[in-house]
Amino acid sequence: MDSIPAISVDHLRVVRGDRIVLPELTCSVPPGRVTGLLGPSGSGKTTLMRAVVGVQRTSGGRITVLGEPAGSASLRHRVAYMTQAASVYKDISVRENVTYFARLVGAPRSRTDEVIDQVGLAAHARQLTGTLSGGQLSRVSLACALVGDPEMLVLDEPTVGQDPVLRRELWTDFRARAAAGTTILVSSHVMDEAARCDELLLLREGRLVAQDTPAGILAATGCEDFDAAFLALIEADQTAGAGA
Ligand SMILES: Nc1ncnc2c1ncn2[C@@H]1O[C@H](COP(=O)(O)OP(=O)(O)OP(=O)(O)O)[C@@H](O)[C@H]1O
Repeated sequence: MDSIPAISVDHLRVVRGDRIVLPELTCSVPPGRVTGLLGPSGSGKTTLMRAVVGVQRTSGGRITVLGEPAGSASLRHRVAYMTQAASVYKDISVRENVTYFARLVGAPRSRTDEVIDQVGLAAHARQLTGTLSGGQLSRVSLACALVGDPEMLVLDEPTVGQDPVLRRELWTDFRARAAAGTTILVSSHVMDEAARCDELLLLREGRLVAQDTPAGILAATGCEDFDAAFLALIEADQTAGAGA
């Protein structure tokens, strides 16, 4: 990688409860690219994202984000985080939620309707957020993350529960943002989304199993699709672990 990473994770250790979730993770995320974070359920994707945005207590190692230690106050407006559970107010309208977040990050009011439109909720702008469907609710969260046009987007399964047309539109938007210089770290369980990333990080049990381009992953495994490629990588890692 010839540019300075947007995210550098160096020997990161995270313990949650009595579980060592990330034993000693080292990886990096390039700037202005879409990096997909993949791995079996419970492999530590959300934990890593939480550490990147500075809301996860860590017990070793270091994370640098846009040149600053993760969680620095100076990163607050530069990095937006969309969690899996929609973190929006249910008792106000969609537009009021997005306007509130716009105000927090100093975004112009005009951006509110633009991002509501981008996430496909224009027809629901005045609807009470608590009456939306699950997929619509998570799009409100996404709109709140997008409204400040941050330098970095950390998105935890942003397309879960969305229909194929919307997923395609959201990915077109992510690609356009990356082309304009935004760094995107996005987790997903949908394997066809892996192909839309520039770079992939595959985790298993809190360890990095592979980091490569989508084409590199397919070439390395000799597989034709990502489902098969990831299964092959996970199984090879499991076998290597069992033999160690
Ligand atoms: N508060 C907690 N206390 C103890 N263990 C936790 C806590 N939160 C998460 N864990 C454990 O940490 C591990 C990693 O969880 P994490 O949510 O990071 O996984 P994930 O890869 O994002 O999973 P998924 O794909 O299902 O969202 C899991 O084994 C989970 O049970």
